[in-house]
Amino acid sequence: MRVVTAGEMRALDKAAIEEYGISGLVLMENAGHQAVQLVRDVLGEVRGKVVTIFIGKGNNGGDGLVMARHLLNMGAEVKVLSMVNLEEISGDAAVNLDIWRKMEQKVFSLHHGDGINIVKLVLMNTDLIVDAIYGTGFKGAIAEKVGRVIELLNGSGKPVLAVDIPSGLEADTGRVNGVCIRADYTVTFGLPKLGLMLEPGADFTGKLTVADISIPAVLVEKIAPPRFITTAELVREWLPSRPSLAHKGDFGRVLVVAGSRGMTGAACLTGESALRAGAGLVTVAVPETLHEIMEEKLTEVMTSPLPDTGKGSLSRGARQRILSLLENTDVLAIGPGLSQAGEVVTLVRELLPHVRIPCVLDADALNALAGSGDILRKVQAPVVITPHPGEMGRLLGVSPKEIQKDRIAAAVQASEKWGVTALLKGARTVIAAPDGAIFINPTGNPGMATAGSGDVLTGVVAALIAQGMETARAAAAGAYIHGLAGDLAAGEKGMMGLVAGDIMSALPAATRELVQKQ
Ligand SMILES: NC(=O)C1=CN([C@@H]2O[C@H](COP(=O)(O)OP(=O)(O)OC[C@H]3O[C@@H](n4cnc5c(N)ncnc54)[C@H](O)[C@@H]3O)[C@@H](O)[C@H]2O)[C@@H](O)CC1
Ligand SMILES: [K+]
Repeated sequence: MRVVTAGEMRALDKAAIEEYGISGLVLMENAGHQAVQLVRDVLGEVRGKVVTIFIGKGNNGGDGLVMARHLLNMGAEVKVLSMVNLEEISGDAAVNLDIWRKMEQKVFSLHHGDGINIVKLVLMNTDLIVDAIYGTGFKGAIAEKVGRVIELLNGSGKPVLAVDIPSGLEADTGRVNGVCIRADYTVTFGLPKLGLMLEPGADFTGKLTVADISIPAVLVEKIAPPRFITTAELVREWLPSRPSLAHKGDFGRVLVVAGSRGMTGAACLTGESALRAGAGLVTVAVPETLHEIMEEKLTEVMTSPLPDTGKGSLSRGARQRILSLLENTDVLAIGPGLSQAGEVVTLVRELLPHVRIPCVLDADALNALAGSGDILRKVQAPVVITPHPGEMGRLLGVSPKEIQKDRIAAAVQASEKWGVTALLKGARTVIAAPDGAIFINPTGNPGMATAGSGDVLTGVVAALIAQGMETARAAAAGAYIHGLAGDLAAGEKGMMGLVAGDIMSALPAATRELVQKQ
């Protein structure tokens, strides 16, 4: 599903109105009507329930007034409170205000007098709060007076349903400048807005529903940019099928180059995760002084010793041996736990220009390229890089804080600069593909911020490429499956004690869940 900015949604609304003749009032009617469907889902029976709707002066308030009308018709007791003088309401919203008044209903303006006490009183006797104060037209920060009301709503203990976007949230960035509605449910219209997907916005959104307001699909295809939220449906569509006569060779061979003394676990997690994510054959190649330990630790995964400096890390001379192993390999995954020893850095830099198969670069393989990202261009096959904000910062020569300020921009910059698929880890992993497509990942939880979690992801992405998935899709699907496995594992064990091995163990359940919903 595509994700849009406020400006892109406005352009879609405008084109629907001007080019297709679907009037703004029709769009508003559809929006309000769809939002009422969600109210019914939340409250069950609407008749006899008290719904309090807070409106602003824009079209978001207009949606709230449409909801008020339908809910009243259904037998609910509806209270409408306006944050502005009613004279300030104009356009389509004013049409709906007019209808509401003709139905002999009132709107109480909080603009004058002792608004706060009235809000307190009203909230005592309400079953649901509807936030139709600000939508995509909101910018900057909430004014103090409105802020005090929002704080009351947030603290009321009553369920809050946000219309289109929680008021106070910036639709394009997900940023909150001060006060913001903390919604239990958000019903967004047409397409999800970027700010609902990015942190901290996603945290204020609650359960998100995307409602169709009849924007023509062909129009969306034509003018909305290729920025997507990865969905289960999309991943399912991409997942390779498993024919009954399949042979392990059909699912590809992965070579994992990873590990150093003290970090053999990284190599194991990557290799085993690749198998758990469906790769046919996986070989983990490690510094030879660690090889025996790996043979003991791993059962299904094959191992291969590589030239060692004698200190438990790879020597520069490992290049030839790796290249000969690659002759029998479909995907190279390199980096987890390699260490930042000088010879490792040289090895990675000298190896990459000779690689002719798709590769996934993570952790110390990326650290080895700090300040020399241009080497990525020399790989003669598609590349996926999987940095966390620190590694991305080192690659691009900026601070992690700078990366976090605009995560999408950072991923796009890396992708464009080096022609790679850039997967930027962190809450809401972002994937930028060389063809310009962007994927935002919705799965995962804070419990996954644990040692080795990234090694699991590297193995999953490599495994999906090995099974024939195009690299950018493999990155997006890999992030989705990894996050889903983390969610399933957290559901069982809680977030606090979650370790990377739990995520790995939940990979089969995650892919099973995806496939079974087919
Ligand atoms: N035809 C359309 O464009 C449709 C719009 N729809 C709804 O309309 C919304 C967008 O409507 P609008 O563009 O009228 O804007 P909003 O309803 O989001 O209202 C924003 C209003 O608040 C003002 N404002 C912005 N930042 C402020 C701040 N920091 N403090 C105080 N006031 C501030 C703006 O000037 C504007 O008047 C959508 O979110 C959606 O809910 C839907 O009805 C569907 C159709
Ligand atoms: K809102």
